[in-house]
Amino acid sequence: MTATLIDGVALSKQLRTEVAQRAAALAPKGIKPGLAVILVGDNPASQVYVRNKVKACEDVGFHSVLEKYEATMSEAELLARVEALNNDPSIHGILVQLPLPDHIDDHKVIEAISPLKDVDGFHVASAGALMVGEAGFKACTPYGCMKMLESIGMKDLRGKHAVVIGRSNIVGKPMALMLLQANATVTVCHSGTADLAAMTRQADVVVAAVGKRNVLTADMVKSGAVVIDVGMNRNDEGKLCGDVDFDGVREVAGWITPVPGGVGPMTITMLLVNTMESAERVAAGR
Ligand SMILES: Nc1nc(=O)c2c([nH]1)NC[C@@H]1CN(c3ccc(C(=O)N[C@@H](CCC(=O)O)C(=O)O)cc3)C=[N+]21
Repeated sequence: MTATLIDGVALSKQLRTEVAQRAAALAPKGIKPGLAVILVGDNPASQVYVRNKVKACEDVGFHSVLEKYEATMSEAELLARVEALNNDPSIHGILVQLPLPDHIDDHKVIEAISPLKDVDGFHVASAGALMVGEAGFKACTPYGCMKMLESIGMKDLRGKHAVVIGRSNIVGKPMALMLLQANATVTVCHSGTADLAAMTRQADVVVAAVGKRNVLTADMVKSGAVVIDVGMNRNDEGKLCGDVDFDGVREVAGWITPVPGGVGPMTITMLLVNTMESAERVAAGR
């Protein structure tokens, strides 16, 4: 068996077309969805991601602002910028690119973002809303993974066992909660799991979100399972690769997401979707 690819670029294209239509529909009301991205320091990977996000905004007709600051910027200055954007009516979403320089407390900065503009879904209020099943911004990467499942007819996961590898606040934990909300039976595995392969072999859906190559190999996957690869690593040749041994696992799985071209583009797409929803809320006077 060879797995079918879940194409994050193609699905993104479809979803971004819908976002562009929704943005155009707000134009007569004089509202243009606006995203502000703050980048502190000169991490080369961050520069690329941030440029991609700004480009994605332009493509769907959003207003976007990129604020770049020196790595020496103080925490107080950054907090002041966040506060200014919280009060800027042309901005519906604020993203502070992580990681931040060591002298700045990420947590403090994220909590300073208004939950009404927290399009990353990282604020405790957003995380708490997900926890209790209330409305709030969903973290973009796991939200994108859910859209990928939906695209292959797996919106409802009743009777399915989903295994998440990784327990980060930005992917693993919100992923587990979204899968649970979709009625899956969920297992969360991590560095303290005794027998990872025994867990993943039972899975109908596996989400690998560790940040390490070859965390999931063919012998760990049930025939026909759906495999979602959130990893972003570089191999020995410097090529982008995920957490999954793609060539091996694709011979066993039913569906698999590639890296690049899978979860990455979907993350940016869901950032646009969240910003769109934020602008629609303002337009509706909610
Ligand atoms: N506040 C915050 N929010 C984030 O969402 C956030 C962040 N900080 N810091 C960094 C990570 C990383 N991230 C990516 C998004 C898309 C791709 C993406 O589109 N990747 C392409 C390939 C890009 C390439 O070729 O390098 C792909 O997978 O096909 C990658 C990485 C968002 N992040």
